[in-house]
Amino acid sequence: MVKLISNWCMTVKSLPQEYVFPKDTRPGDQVVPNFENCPVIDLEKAGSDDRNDIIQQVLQASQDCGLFQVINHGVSEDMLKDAMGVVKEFFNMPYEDKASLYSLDTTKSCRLYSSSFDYAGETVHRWRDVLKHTCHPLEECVDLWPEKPSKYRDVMGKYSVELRNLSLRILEMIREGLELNPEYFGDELTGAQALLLNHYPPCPEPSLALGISKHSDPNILTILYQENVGGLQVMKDGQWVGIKPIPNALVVMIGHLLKVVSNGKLESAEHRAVTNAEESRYTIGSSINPRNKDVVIEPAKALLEKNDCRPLYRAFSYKDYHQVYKEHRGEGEPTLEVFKIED
Ligand SMILES: O=C(O)CCC(=O)C(=O)O
Ligand SMILES: [Fe+2]
Repeated sequence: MVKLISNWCMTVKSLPQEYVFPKDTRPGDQVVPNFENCPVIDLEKAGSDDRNDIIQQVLQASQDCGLFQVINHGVSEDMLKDAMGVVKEFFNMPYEDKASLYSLDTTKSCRLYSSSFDYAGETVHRWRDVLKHTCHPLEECVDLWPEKPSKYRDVMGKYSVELRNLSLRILEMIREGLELNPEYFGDELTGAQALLLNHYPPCPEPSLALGISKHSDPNILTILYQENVGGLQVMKDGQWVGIKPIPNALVVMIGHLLKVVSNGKLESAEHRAVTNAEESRYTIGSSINPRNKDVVIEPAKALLEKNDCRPLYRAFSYKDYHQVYKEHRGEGEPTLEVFKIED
């Protein structure tokens, strides 16, 4: 099948074989319940006398679920609407207007592709098209972004700056809660950011397909906007549960690297995205990453000393992590197992 799913999906009535997941990993026909107790944290109070309470909520949610939703987070409704509008406009342009961005070269800092980062190597394709690009520092990346729609650079530039600020605010709460030194989440660990725009076109057989298979995010922190079409599911107590969209809320996910920094105190949610037959689903992910590949990721020493505990993970470079992540094709926990210190 050629390039983007959206180029051909309307012409097929059944799911092409290359998109059919094995029985044990496909969603199947079972109805997945919503995650009723998914923590929803009101960030409005984070600047008041209740700050400590909010910090505890963030830590507790990160510990229990590795994921939570935030409301009153400071990103305006208009900003969310504008960003989602421009993302939909982008994916709905004729292919010729997007063709120059299409690439299988994973080293490109702005590229449009389909499925996962490893289309050629994967055994099953995922039902999604993606535009991924770096976005910080903005002036170093923006010239590589799509020129069409004409508002793209302006709107997504503002969106990425706001999402970066929000990510750093949340990381600051985590830092305070874990009692790490004030510089801990400095440029080394958080100096890079990428936007991932996901498009999941209507799928002829959603029970056999996945938009994204089970994984944990290979980063420090992700903030995802999923508007009003559900599809994100998280593994909770051995079961898949759905993250029901809340108007204007954002989903925060703890990445693998933050799990290691916290010496396993914070969880990194294993999640996936399912598709549906009726309508396209669009999501916007903002990912906070270390600035360079040589940075050392390890359990924070201050945390180990304070709690008088041994490190659960050995120190590794971000580069080594990426290598292992690729070898495991993005699978969730097996990636981190490689860096675990045995008892
Ligand atoms: O679109 C979604 O619901 C999930 C996206 C995601 O997990 C990712 O891009 O890493
Ligand atoms: Fe993810």
